[in-house]
Amino acid sequence: MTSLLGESKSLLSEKKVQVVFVLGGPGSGKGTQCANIVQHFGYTHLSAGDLLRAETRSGSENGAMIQNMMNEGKIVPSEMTIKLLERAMLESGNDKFLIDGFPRNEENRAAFERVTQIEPEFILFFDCPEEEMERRLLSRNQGREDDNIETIRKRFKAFVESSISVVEYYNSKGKLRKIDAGKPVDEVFESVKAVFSATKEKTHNK
Ligand SMILES: Nc1ncnc2c1ncn2[C@@H]1O[C@H](COP(=O)(O)OP(=O)(O)OP(=O)(O)O)[C@@H](O)[C@H]1O
Ligand SMILES: Nc1ccn([C@@H]2O[C@H](COP(=O)(O)O)[C@@H](O)[C@H]2O)c(=O)n1
Ligand SMILES: [Mg+2]
Repeated sequence: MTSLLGESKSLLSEKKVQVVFVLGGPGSGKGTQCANIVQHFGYTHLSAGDLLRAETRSGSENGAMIQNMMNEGKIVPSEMTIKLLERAMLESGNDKFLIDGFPRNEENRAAFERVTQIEPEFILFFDCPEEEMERRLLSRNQGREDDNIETIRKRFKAFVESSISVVEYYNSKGKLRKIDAGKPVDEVFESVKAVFSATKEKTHNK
C-alpha cells in the first residue's frame, strides 16, 4: 500500500507526531472520553468510524461499499481508513492525535505501521462489560444506523474475533493502559487523567 498521495513513503513519517490509539468495545465510551481528553490535554480527536461515516455521505466511489460494510459491523479495508486518517492528520495542523476505534484488526495495525512508520505512544483501552455497552448503544439516540440490536451483536462479535488480538499485541509490548470503563463518565475520566498526567510528567522529566 502507498500513502495518501500515492508515494511510497507517507508525508507523516517526516513529521514528529504523537499518536495514542483509543480502543474498546462498541459503546465503551471512547468518543465521550476523547472529548474530555481534547479539552484537558490538547490532542486532536480522530474517530475512524466518524471519518468512514463522513466518507459515506460524501458521495465518493467507495461510499456505498463502506456503508454496506458498516451496516454489517464489518471492518473496512485498511487502505481506505488509513487514507482518511492520514488526510485528517495532515489537515489538522496539530502534532498530537487520539486515534479512536483504530486499529481494529491485525491488518489495520500492520498497514498503519508500514505506511506511516508511526509507533503509538500508548494504547488507551476501555474495558467495559458487554451488557453495559449494549445498554448504552441502545439508548445513544444519535441516529447511527448501526445502533440496532442486530448490528450491535455483529459489532460485538467483530470486536471479540478481530480487535482483542490487537489489544493483546500491545499488552505484550507494555503499551496498554487499561481503564475500567463500566463506571460513570466522571469516574472513568479520573482514571484517564491519571494516565495522561503520568505520561506528561515522564516527558517533562526527560
Ligand atoms: N461511563 C459512561 N456511563 C454511562 N454512559 C456512558 C458512559 N460513557 C459513555 N456513555 C454513553 O454511552 C453511549 C456510547 O458512548 P460513546 O459514543 O462515547 O461510545 P464509543 O465507544 O465511542 O462507541 P462506538 O464504538 O459505537 O463509537 C453514549 O450515549 C454516551 O453518552
Ligand atoms: N478501524 C475501523 C473503525 C471503524 N470501522 C467501521 O465503522 C463502524 C463504526 O465504528 P465506531 O468506532 O464508530 O463504532 C465499525 O463497526 C466498522 O464497520 C472500520 O471498518 N474500521
Ligand atoms: Mg465512537
